[in-house]
Amino acid sequence: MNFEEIRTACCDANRRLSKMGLVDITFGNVSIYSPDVKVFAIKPSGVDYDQLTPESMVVMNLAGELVDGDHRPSSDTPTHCYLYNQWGAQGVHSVVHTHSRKAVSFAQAGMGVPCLGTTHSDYFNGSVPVTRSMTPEEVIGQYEWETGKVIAESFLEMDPLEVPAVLVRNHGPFAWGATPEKALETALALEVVADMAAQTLALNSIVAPVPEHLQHKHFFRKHGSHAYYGQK
Ligand SMILES: O=C(CO)[C@@H](O)[C@H](O)COP(=O)(O)O
Repeated sequence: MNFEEIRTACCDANRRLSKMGLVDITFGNVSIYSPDVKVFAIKPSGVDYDQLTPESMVVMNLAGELVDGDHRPSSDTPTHCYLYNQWGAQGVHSVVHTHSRKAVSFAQAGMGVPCLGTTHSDYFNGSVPVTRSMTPEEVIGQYEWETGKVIAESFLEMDPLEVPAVLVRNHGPFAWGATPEKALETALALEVVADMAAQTLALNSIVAPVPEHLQHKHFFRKHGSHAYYGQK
């Protein structure tokens, strides 16, 4: 994608994010990475969704430097940048960050979202993890860059293509995918299954997670082994 195409797609995705009911005020941002030119476009910081235009999107490189744009990039830009450096070559070409309320509630409670049913395993091959707490040095330092680091740490033993989302403790969810459409759908699915999990646990606080074999079978029946990122 050239700059105009990636800006237009990024503007459309951020507008869709708002229409999906996943954001309040400007608490959310979508970015799109173009591996052929190794840049990503991201929402400008603090700009209302209905004010967004393709020209207002900000284009950055993988070093986190401004390539093109007149606005200040989202404050979460270093986190998106870190994830593209880590997983861009694996097919993660769009990242969505929100403060969607049920997912944030789990992040604030220091809990991952457990897999309690097949709606969850349709999107996530296992529970959605919550990151560790960040140290004072990490928070005071390059907080958003360090946020990317703690996210990546949560996936050292787990395939980010099979669980395409995370809860940053005390902050909120990040979701990702091969396309902005997939990343947006996953961000919505996370909020839905977080809501279901919260209500399930309120009904039965000792409910057991879905048996591993059923969970994996259900995920791969729907997605196959990483076909997920190639499918429309
Ligand atoms: O959590 C935060 C700020 O604490 C961010 O996620 C904001 O909610 C979105 O910031 P911008 O994208 O408007 O810079």
